[in-house]
Amino acid sequence: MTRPDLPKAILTDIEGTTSSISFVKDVLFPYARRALPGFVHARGQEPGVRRWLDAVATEMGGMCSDRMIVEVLQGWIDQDRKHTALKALQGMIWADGYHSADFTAHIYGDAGDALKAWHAAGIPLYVYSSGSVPAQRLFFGHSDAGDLTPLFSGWFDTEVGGKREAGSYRRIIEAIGQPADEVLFLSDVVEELDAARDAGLRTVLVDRLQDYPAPRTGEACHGHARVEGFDALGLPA
Ligand SMILES: CSCCC(=O)C(=O)COP(=O)(O)O
Ligand SMILES: [Mg+2]
Repeated sequence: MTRPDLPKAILTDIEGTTSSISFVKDVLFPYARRALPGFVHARGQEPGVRRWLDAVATEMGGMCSDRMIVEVLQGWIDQDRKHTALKALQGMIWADGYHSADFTAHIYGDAGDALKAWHAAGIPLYVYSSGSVPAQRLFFGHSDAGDLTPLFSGWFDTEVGGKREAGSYRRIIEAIGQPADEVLFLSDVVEELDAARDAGLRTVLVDRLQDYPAPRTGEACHGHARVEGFDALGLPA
C-alpha cells in the first residue's frame, strides 16, 4: 500500500542540494576554466561545439574571435553565470576529467543513501540542474558513491527554461506526467523553490550547514519547509 502523503515523484537540484557547492566551485569550474582554450582550439569546428560558441558570439553582438569567446566564457565561469551555452561546453570539458579519473563528483552521504532508498521504494527520481543534461549524467555516473544514473527516470536542464521561472516547472511536470502537487522539488535556492511552488509543486529548502553556514530560517525560508539534509525529509529510507 502506498502512503498518501508520499510524493509520486521527486525532482532534485544538484549543487548545494545533493552535492557540495565547493566541489562545483573549487574543482569543476577551475578545471573547465583551465581547459577552455585548448578545448576550443582542438574541437571548436565540431558542429556540436561550434553551435554553442556561435551562441556566445551572438550574445556578444556578432563577430568575435575564438579567443574573445574563450575570454567571455571564462568571465562567465568567474561570475557563475548559468548560461545554457556555457553549461553545455563545461559538460563536454568535464567529460575528460571524469574519464581520466581526475576527480569524482561529490555527493553527500545522506543524499546518496536517500536517493537509493527512494528509488528502491518505487518513487521516480528526476534531476533539474543548471548543469547540462550530459554534465548531470557524468556527475551522477562518476560520483563518490559510484554510478547512480540508474536511479533516475529523467533529467532536465535550462533548455527547459530558467530555474527561477514557474514555466520551467510546468514544462517539467508535463514531461513527468504526475500532478504538480504530487511532485516534491528539493533545492538550496529559495527563488527556485518560489518558482516551483508557483507552478504547484511541493517544495523543501535543503539548507546544508556545510554550504550555508548562516541557517536560512524564518522569513529567509519564504514559507518553504526546511531541512539540513535528506535524512530529515521523513520519506521512506
Ligand atoms: C551537474 S553539472 C555541475 C553543476 C553546475 O554546473 C551548476 O551550475 C549547478 O547548478 P545547480 O542548478 O545544480 O545548483
Ligand atoms: Mg543548487
